[in-house]
Amino acid sequence: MSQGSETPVLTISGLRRAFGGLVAVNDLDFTVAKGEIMGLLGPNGSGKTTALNLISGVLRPDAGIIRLMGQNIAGLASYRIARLGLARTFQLVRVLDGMDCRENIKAGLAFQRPHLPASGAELRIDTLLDRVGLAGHDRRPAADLTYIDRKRLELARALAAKPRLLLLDEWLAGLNPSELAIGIDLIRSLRADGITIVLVEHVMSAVRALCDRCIVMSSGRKIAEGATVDVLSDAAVVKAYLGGVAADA
Ligand SMILES: Nc1ncnc2c1ncn2[C@@H]1O[C@H](COP(=O)(O)OP(=O)(O)OP(=O)(O)O)[C@@H](O)[C@H]1O
Repeated sequence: MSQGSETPVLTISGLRRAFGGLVAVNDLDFTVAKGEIMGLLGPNGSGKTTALNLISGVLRPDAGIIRLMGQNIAGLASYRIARLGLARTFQLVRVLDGMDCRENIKAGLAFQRPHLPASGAELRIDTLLDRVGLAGHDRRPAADLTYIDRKRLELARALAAKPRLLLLDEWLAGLNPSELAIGIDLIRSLRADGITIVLVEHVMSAVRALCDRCIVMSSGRKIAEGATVDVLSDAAVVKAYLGGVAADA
């Protein structure tokens, strides 16, 4: 999927963030090319979510460069990063419970530039609801949705901003096998639409099915990087990430 000399969608270099004495992300480097799906893997507490929080502006880095389409966004406020074309979902799903599905997606549209006229916005909300499998649920309060539908809504809201880079934090966790298959197809279709994706994921079948390349973190550091099939069979990865158990969960 790499596009040769084209500017990477995301370039991370020397990224660092500590919490007191704990270095959660330590000198992290990687790039993501346009159209790639990159897996960010590692055991619990290895720094994956912190890395996503740094990239999306939820946290400020202590050091390092984060380039989005060539522009350094390290330390920018998250709403500014969103306007530059980055959207994300959260490990603990964040939807606006007091609003219905339509209103939730409308909130995401606020980050799109230029703004859509009202009629265009309503049409786009319908398209997004359909895209994530929530057609017909537009007036349902977010608080009444099932777990998977809350995830779908959060994704629709992220897509509303027409992101060029989408960060998914365990979006496929907790799905049953048929929901997982639908989720994998949906993520693939986003890539087909030209969205570059970084996903933090523990569901290995999904990582295998989706990711062109993977980075593996352990204790804040990158311990492996490469094609998914190579990374998942790397002895250091199997030891650090899976405690010596074969990576076929
Ligand atoms: N706000 C915070 N304050 C203090 N420590 C934090 C904070 N956020 C994360 N940490 C610590 O930083 C380390 C990395 O956490 P992080 O959530 O990034 O790991 P992770 O790889 O995403 O884990 P998981 O797979 O369990 O989500 C952990 O030791 C965690 O306890």
